[in-house]
Amino acid sequence: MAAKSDFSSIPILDLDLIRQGKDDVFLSQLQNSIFHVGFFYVKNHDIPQALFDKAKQLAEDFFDKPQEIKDKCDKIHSSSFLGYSKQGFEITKGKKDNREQYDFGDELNVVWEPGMPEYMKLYTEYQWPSDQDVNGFRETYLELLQQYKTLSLRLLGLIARALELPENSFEQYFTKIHQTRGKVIKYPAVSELDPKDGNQGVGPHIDSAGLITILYQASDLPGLQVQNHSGEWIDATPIPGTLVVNLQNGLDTLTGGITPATTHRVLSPPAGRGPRYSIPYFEGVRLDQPFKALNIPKKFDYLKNKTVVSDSEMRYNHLFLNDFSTALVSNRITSHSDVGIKYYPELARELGVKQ
Ligand SMILES: O=C(O)CCC(=O)C(=O)O
Ligand SMILES: [Fe+2]
Repeated sequence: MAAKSDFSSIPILDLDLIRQGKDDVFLSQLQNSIFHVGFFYVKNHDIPQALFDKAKQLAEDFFDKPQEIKDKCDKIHSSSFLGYSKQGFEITKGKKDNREQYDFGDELNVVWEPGMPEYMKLYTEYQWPSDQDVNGFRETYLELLQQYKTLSLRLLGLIARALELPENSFEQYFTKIHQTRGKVIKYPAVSELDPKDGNQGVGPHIDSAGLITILYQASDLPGLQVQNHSGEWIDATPIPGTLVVNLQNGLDTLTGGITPATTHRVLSPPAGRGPRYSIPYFEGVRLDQPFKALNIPKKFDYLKNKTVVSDSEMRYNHLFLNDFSTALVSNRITSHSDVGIKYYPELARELGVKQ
């Protein structure tokens, strides 16, 4: 049974309310979403639908290419954990995820040398599909990354206001060099899978790269589910014209649990309706210094220490404030062991990661 205050649907927030000067209405809906759900849909977000349509078309073109073309931009060619990963090469909660994906991020093109911090390896060059293979892929996805970033900063400003903090409160977490990332994912229908692989598109997890995630569900298919605080799975059905926003572990930690990061998963799409595509964006944070928690008004303290049932793996909460860069790299190594073992051998060994 769901607790009385528990959620059974995901709120829909309309950024037009801000445009109309109804900030109070928007902010109170946002408070409800971030205090009690950790997920919300946002509409009138200003990212052109045509850009998403183009990105989806390019995703279909790319994933349909022969394996050797996709392998040219495999993650294994870079220490950044950016690039292509084959189906079954990502592990969540000890099980294979049945999805194929391409991860992209701000191109910082750091040349890593011994003596530099380990996390700087995340900022090295990575491979894109060439324009000969998929014309316009890199340009389109970098444009989308910029659009997502603008929206993300706007939403973080509103989240700060919902916490009764100055609008620019989050800037301290990303003024220096940092990297925002996105990925484009293809989830094959369950009928395409080996029955022994089950129906895990991506296993139960909490996003842990930074502050918030913004997600475009590019197919009209079910699959994304959000775990409420009593442990029930709630469908996040695609709604045309909206994006899904969820809070990451970093935000949860910075607010001392006032804004909990919510567990979610994707089930493989049902047979007969084709694959599901999605394009999430992850707001990253600077990794060069420990984080200071936000100084949130005492009146919100009653929202701390919520009891939340979660099927996700351990959260790295204590590490977010103290040693987030190691937590982040460790998380990547356990998710993508081949890259981890190749570029981070010592840490991979310490973590007991096996190929
Ligand atoms: O594909 C989706 O809808 C969600 C993906 C997701 O949760 C993730 O990659 O962190
Ligand atoms: Fe996620």
